[in-house]
Amino acid sequence: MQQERCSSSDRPLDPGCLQARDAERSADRPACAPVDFPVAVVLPAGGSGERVGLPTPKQFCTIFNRPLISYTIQAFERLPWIGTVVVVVSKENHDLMLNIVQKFNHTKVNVIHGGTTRHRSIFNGLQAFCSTSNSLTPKPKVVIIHDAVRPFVEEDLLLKITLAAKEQGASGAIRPLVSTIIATSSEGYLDHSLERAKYRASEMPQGFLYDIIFQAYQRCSEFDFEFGSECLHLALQYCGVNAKLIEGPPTLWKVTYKRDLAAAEAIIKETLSRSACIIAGAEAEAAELAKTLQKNLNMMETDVIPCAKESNAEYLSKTQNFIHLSTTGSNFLGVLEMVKHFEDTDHTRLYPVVIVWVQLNMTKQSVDSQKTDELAAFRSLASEVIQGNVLLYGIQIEHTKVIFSMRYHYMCLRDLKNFKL
Ligand SMILES: Nc1ccn([C@@H]2O[C@H](COP(=O)(O)OP(=O)(O)OP(=O)(O)O)[C@@H](O)[C@H]2O)c(=O)n1
Ligand SMILES: O=P(O)(O)OC[C@@H](O)[C@@H](O)[C@@H](O)CO
Repeated sequence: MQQERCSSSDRPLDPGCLQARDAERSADRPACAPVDFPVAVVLPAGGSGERVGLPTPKQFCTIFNRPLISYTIQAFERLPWIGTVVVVVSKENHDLMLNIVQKFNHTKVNVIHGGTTRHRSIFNGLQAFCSTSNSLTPKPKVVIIHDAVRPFVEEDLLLKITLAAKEQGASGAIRPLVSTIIATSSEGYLDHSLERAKYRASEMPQGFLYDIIFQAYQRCSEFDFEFGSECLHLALQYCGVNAKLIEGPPTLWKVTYKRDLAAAEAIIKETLSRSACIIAGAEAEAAELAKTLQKNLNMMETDVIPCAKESNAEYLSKTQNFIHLSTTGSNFLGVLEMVKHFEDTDHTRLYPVVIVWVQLNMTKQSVDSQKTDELAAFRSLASEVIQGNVLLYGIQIEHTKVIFSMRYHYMCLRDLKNFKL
């Protein structure tokens, strides 16, 4: 079977950073100005997330077994021009954060303690670059400040924010207002409303020349620390620097309420399900089924890449979803080879891998009892690989009709009952 090249648009876009799409855009537009100066990040994550109403602070709530903050960190870590990411957490969450850093191999992260308010946490984060004793966090030219609970941030916007901060001293992402802003009287009546078209919602990321925002925090009042919520205001008020405002995409929103966690999960799931790789052996039946699958899956707007060899590392790195087709008599050695590849390449560290093994039984006889031991072996493999974040499903296709082999399907599903993929 002719292998088709994987284009970057086939690649599952890592949630929080539409990197591949940006790469494609930048491929056909003049290369954006290089970031030839040090850039660091401060992620305030020291809050308790009361408005979500869960015992776990929202930044540590998991989506597909991975804390929300890990998606945000990765959206920055994956960019080569980003240096240190200072994550600011409360003292009681320090060890939890260190475990997340270790489990998800966040190599650029430096964890420090936050304060009682967001501004205090951000200032603590900025001070991490000053302590001469800590060479791990050299002082940057530009610092990006971004709420840890805003996991969807694209490289395109980060570049614009960073370059604008370098030129203007400060920059911030904005979004159109959805509701009109009104002022209330002390008796709780309408005092006046603002002309919505003249106003924008201030979002994150925001960028600053490090010296500007550090100086602003050194000069700001206790009232700012206690009740303020806008870093751009501090730069203007205390350093006379007027931030450049840059409109960002709708995905910039902050996870604030429980519904926002569900929305974030839906976006991550949709992004992860956007592509799949079909691996069909040389048999004609398998190749035929691959073609049918490709036609149908494409109708679901899923990019499908037919591959000839399950050991083709180039394809195995391009998606998280695999359909492995094999005919009667063949065992699932090919699946074992894929699982070993994923273990060796740490491919499941950040996102689960889904493998659907489809066995075509082309003989006229239905599956005989000897298959029972194969089913048992498959089931124990499914139970084993789930520990490594690989979700294994099996489907049997008998002769001319496609039926789910409930035993395969049931056994795998039973072992994967905790997953929502
Ligand atoms: N003392 C604080 C308070 C908030 N934050 C962080 O600032 C970001 C935006 O704040 P917000 O959405 O208000 O988070 P919480 O304060 O946790 O939410 P809530 O007000 O519902 O408790 C979050 O990443 C939060 O962890 C922080 O670092 N330190
Ligand atoms: O006020 P909260 O702590 O909920 O969230 C902080 C937001 O206000 C802030 O992220 C943006 O408005 C940009 O400053």
